[in-house]
Amino acid sequence: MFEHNVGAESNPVNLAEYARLARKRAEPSAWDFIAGGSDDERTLAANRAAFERWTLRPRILSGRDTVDVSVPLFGRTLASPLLVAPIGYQGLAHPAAEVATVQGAGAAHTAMVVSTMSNRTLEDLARAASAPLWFQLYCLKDPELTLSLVRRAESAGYEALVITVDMPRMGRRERDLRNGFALPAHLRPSNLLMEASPELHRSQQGTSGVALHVGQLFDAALSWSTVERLKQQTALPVLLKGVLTREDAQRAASVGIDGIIVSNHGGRQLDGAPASLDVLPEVVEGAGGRCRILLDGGIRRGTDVLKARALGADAVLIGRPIMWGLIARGAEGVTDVLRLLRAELEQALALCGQSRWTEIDRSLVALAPPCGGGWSAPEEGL
Ligand SMILES: Cc1cc2nc3c(=O)[nH]c(=O)nc-3n(C[C@H](O)[C@H](O)[C@H](O)COP(=O)(O)O)c2cc1C
Ligand SMILES: CCCCCCC(=O)C(=O)O
Repeated sequence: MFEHNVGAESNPVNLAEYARLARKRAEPSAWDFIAGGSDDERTLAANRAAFERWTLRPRILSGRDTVDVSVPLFGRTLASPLLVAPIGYQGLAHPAAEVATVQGAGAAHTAMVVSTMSNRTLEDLARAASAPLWFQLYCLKDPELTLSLVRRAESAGYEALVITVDMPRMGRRERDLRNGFALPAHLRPSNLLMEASPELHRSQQGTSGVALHVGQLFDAALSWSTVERLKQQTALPVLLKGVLTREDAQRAASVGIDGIIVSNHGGRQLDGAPASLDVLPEVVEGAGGRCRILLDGGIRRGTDVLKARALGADAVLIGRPIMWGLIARGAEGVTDVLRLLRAELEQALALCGQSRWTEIDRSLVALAPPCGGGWSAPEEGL
């Protein structure tokens, strides 16, 4: 394993170094909440392992000396195929919470998906934004409350609605159970105007306050009919986050869903679910060109982004590394993580003899034994 830790304290040069720095600075139970997965964390590990199984097939003497990673998506051109994934409760990572992330993403010209469970209101975040924002929706037991979130996101200028469909209930996150993890009293789910439930803030070993809150609040009977109704109720492009099979991709496309995010929630929900990269080709096939396809889970290097593109992703979302940047350095850290990843992507694209993100195809990758090295921060629980 290649260790490249020099300078990590002062000036991280890659995401693994950000992970190490963040781990040192974070409050331990908050770190476990962010880093952890469910059960045995097999799916969490599988997300990384899947990228290591692919190699790149560089073409030589291309004669190209420019790179263009912009990507047209839902009526606008994004500066890069990187988006900030929805992450709840970012107040655990930094006092400025999602405001810092929005500012950091804006400085890197990167679109961000704001979670229903943000610690700042979606309106405050829209005011702080200088890059496109999408809104991630958790469907709640109360359909009126759910719809009111959609209306607020529309009024505030959010450009797409991402409905997360893989959490009708919360995965068993054993780190949180061990820690008796609960949301600190000063942090609130700010988009929900009602009083937060006391359980969310009650720390008790063997329980997770966050999981109890999900049980009280989320629609455990979430179904296609809810998604279809929401699609009819909004003019925003609608994406489903958490699709992992050909069959569900087919169905999503047939009911007019605009985009699919191939995701296992960063290994935090069903342990034993496949790595998102492994099922990307079948989801692409199921969608049959009718939906745009995005992917998240385990992206830590520019070359990972390229592999996802070669296997059919139009764009990718970055989860935990954004939190590492936020913990380590606030808004500047978020910007730096996104700049590092984009610089790696552009470098890899050029070294593969390619110049445009949109022109990359399946011929760029081959299944092969890992070419050595590998992700250098597995001990961070990622
Ligand atoms: C601390 C944390 C909170 C998350 N909160 C949300 C959320 O509120 N909504 C959502 O759809 N996904 C949420 N996710 C899942 C991410 O959006 C994303 O699917 C996952 O982190 C991607 O994997 P990666 O962390 O390996 O990049 C969360 C993930 C983490 C680590
Ligand atoms: C009470 C809501 C908890 C949602 C937490 C955010 C999330 O999705 C996660 O994976 O954690």
